[in-house]
Amino acid sequence: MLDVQIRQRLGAFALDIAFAAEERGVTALFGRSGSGKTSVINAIAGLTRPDAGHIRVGDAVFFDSTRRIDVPVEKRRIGYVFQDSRLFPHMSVRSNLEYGLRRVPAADRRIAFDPVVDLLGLGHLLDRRPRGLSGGEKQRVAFGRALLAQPRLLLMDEPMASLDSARKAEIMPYIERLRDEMRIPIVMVSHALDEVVRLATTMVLIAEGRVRAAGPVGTVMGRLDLSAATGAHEAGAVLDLTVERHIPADGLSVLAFDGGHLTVPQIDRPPGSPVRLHIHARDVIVALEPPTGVSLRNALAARVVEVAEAGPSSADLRLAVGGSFLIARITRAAVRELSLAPGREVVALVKGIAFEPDSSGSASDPRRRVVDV
Ligand SMILES: Nc1ncnc2c1ncn2[C@@H]1O[C@H](COP(=O)(O)OP(=O)(O)OP(=O)(O)O)[C@@H](O)[C@H]1O
Repeated sequence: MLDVQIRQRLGAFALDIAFAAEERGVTALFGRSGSGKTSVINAIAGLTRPDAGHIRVGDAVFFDSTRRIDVPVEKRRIGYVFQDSRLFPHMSVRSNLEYGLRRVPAADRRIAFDPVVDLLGLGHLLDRRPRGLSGGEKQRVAFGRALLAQPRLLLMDEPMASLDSARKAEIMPYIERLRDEMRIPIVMVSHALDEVVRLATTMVLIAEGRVRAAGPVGTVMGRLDLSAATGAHEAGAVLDLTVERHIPADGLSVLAFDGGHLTVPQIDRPPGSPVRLHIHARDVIVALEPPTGVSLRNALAARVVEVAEAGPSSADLRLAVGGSFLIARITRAAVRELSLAPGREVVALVKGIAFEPDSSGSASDPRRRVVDV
């Protein structure tokens, strides 16, 4: 378990943070600029010292004010990747990577050079100098250098903020591989919702130095009261599904989750693979009966759980679909006319599904595309 509970005064700013997250996967600290995200990871890294609280990763206690424990930075064994890669310019990629490795006694090296080079696709870059590398390549080297220092925990502060959308699409699959193939907890700071939706296991929403919500991404994103904090125009739920089968003749794939099935344009992943979809509230409508004679393919049995105002004429519905949630943004007039209230059984119709380019990198357009299915 990653267990962080800290209070810290930074000039006029008060940080008062508490969250716990699974060690497995990526914990994303998400929030507006100035909300306190970097201050939290600086405290985890040991770069600053909280006034009170504790910071634990599994069995390791980095900080505990009541027990007077404050492990110095270099003893915490934390890898830190910054927005700019901060490579040594006079050293080759190989030497930059070896720098991480050399700082750890041979007996303590669990993560070896070659697998990291393979994982991050760095083989053809080893003899180059950082100056000639693209932003995405530099970041991959920075991930490698951090990993080879055998960290107990990897911290990433906006690792994609200096990359354009094409470079960002290129590097996300590598972060996914890091997440899925290395057993190292990752804490990532981000203010980009698409990154969080794509990469995070646990989402910690921070506002004004405090945690507004923390939990699995689908749970946090499915809460109506947080849509303003996550960016109202992007309100929408996150579903975790599995590829069930492909229908090549129609160019479609069928995805399954605990609330039923969704049909989407064919995706390039084998049956059984996990897929996460961000389904925007404005792409979901509701009907009282299963519709006939419409082109929409995705209709799911749902129950209204919550109704909340979303604007002068609009409302958000939180819909339970199996054990998952969808959000639908509809007009307040429709809420009234269809008597939509908690408990009401409805059919959720998904008009479009926002895809991030898949991890095979096969999507030609690196930006999110919405497809009608
Ligand atoms: N040492 C310090 N002294 C005074 N104020 C500080 C100090 N460190 C941070 N702050 C203030 O604390 C607030 C939170 O800063 P922090 O960098 O943690 O936010 P952030 O969420 O990471 O923002 P961004 O996304 O812009 O990097 C800011 O208002 C910042 O000015």
